[in-house]
Amino acid sequence: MTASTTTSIVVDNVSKTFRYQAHPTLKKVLQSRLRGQRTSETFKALDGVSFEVQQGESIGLMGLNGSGKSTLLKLVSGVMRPDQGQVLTRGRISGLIATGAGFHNELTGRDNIYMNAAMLGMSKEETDAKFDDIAGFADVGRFLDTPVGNYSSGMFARLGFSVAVHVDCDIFIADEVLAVGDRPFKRKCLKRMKEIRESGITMFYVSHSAGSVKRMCDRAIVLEKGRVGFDGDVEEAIKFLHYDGDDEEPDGEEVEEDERDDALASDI
Ligand SMILES: Nc1ncnc2c1ncn2[C@@H]1O[C@H](COP(=O)(O)OP(=O)(O)OP(=O)(O)O)[C@@H](O)[C@H]1O
Repeated sequence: MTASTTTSIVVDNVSKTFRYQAHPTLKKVLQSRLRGQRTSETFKALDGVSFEVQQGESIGLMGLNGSGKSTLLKLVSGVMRPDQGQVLTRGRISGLIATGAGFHNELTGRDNIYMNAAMLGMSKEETDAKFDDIAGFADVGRFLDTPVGNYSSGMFARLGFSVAVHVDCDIFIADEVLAVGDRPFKRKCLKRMKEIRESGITMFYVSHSAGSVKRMCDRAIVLEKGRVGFDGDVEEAIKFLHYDGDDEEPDGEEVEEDERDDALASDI
């Protein structure tokens, strides 16, 4: 692969294998060991994945549950290494990989903002300067000085997302940001992500919502059992996934959720 000066992310023939314990109990593990049998099995979560992203592109990462999306984001963000292949990124990466990742339950929201910002590469001075904006965006009110162990899952997400969107970055990664958070906060997140996209930052966005990927992204990559099943036009990706027809939806609830996201996305 040849990376030019405008290349933001290179994923070159990347694979990631996880190891599972084959037996549920220690007794069975020991019995298998004594018999010389295998006590663990392996599972390939990513298998020979390759693609390039140019600076400023907004990529929707789609695929069924367990297809490898979060694993791929972890490799791109550097929190995990591939077993095979390489991942190259240009510039500072920010984003929300998993809600509450890197948060310390016993520390207050205020302290966690500083801790999380530092993990994303922000200096104390930078965080001081942006603190009011971060706290304002998270809008957790008087809970700011409460240990985050007492937060609801939505409040956790607000704090993490708020820090992530205030980091000056070149690549922004968002995994299921709309899964938690109430409607006003989702709207605020989508609006902020639209600003991030328009400012020329590369965006990597995982979502099951066809509506928000359509509005947020100019290209989509679909993972299928750890491999790239489709890479290209968003509408085509949605057709590839059969997310385009109501009659394909498994039940009414899912359609409603998608329609809500569509309505939210069209609000911004
Ligand atoms: N740390 C881990 N150890 C073992 N297996 C893992 C680990 N992380 C992920 N997996 C497995 O790898 C596969 C891909 O998981 P991943 O979370 O990347 O999928 P996903 O596409 O993000 O799914 P979802 O849409 O449900 O969030 C799954 O079968 C999962 O069980």
